[in-house]
Amino acid sequence: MSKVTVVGAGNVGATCANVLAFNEVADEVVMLDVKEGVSEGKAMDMMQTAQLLGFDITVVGCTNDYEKTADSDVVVITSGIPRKPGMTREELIGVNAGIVKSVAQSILKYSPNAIFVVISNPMDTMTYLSLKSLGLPKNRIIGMGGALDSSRFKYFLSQALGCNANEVEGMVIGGHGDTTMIPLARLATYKGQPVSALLSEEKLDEVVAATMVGGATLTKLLGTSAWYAPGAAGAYMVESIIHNQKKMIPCSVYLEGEYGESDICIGVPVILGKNGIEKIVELELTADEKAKFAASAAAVHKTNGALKEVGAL
Ligand SMILES: NC(=O)c1ccc[n+]([C@@H]2O[C@H](COP(=O)([O-])OP(=O)(O)OC[C@H]3O[C@@H](n4cnc5c(N)ncnc54)[C@H](O)[C@@H]3O)[C@@H](O)[C@H]2O)c1
Ligand SMILES: O=C(O)C[C@H](O)C(=O)O
Repeated sequence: MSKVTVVGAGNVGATCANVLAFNEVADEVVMLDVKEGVSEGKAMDMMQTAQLLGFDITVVGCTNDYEKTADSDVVVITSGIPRKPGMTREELIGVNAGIVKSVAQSILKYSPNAIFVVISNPMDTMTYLSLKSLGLPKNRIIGMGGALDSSRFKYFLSQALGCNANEVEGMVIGGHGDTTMIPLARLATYKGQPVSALLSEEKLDEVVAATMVGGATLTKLLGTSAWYAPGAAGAYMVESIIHNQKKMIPCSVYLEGEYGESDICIGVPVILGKNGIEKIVELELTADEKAKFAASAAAVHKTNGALKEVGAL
């Protein structure tokens, strides 16, 4: 029996639960929210698609009842407020730090062995806060950003190349922020061919820029932040953990010297399997990429510093 809990049954959490159910990733998916009845209603709605979509797992909803989350293998944290157009993710720290910390602590009481996937923003800092406040080994606290940003990168590359996004490879590392993420254009390929040989430098720069502000662009269009790809990206990570797929996915993880950084959670490629982070993969970066990574890490450190100011650490 495998069990996954998703905390926060809003746009991202409900989408994540829905993808987990549709793909039958776990035997049971629990959604928990503070809003009375919302998780229960969404769970019932999803269960009424089971016959139509042909899945055979159980989705349960509950209002703040942590007992129902007991013995989860993986817990996805999406609780918190999303940004509005014109805001940065970092501006959410004051509200979201308190929510994420209390949710993570309540979850741990009932699921002492769970692996945590943190989605709430500012995600790198919320991942760091979860790690520091729970005191768990670093392989069990994983932030979702790179899976989404890399999928957006592949989407924009496929648009520029006029090809199928499934045939493009590419990865985004660094912080999950409008100015901190680093799409690794040098390593991106289309069917094994470097995209740098297929697109002009100018076009490639445009793709990189569009990827970096991908979340802000959608927030402007939607009036709140995106959810389909974020929810699917969370489910993609959970699947690699629950099914021990050992996929290489850029995730926000605690570094202790890797990439020249310490005491920080930031996006780097990792192997995700049944133990959570099975391995941190150290890419050979160019001097320019190293400089961008160092600048990204400095910005994330600065946001982490605000955790003290808001009384979360
Ligand atoms: N890391 C990423 O790539 C990524 C992508 C998209 C969104 N996000 C972030 O995810 C978060 C959720 O976004 P959303 O669009 O789903 O927002 P939303 O408002 O649709 O949903 C958030 C839900 O959290 C619930 N909630 C609030 N406090 C809670 C608590 N203490 N316990 C349980 N539930 C609680 C709310 O009731 C709400 O239903 C935001 O912080 C957003 O910025 C991150
Ligand atoms: O853009 C946001 O604020 C939400 C999320 O981080 C995203 O990238 O979609």
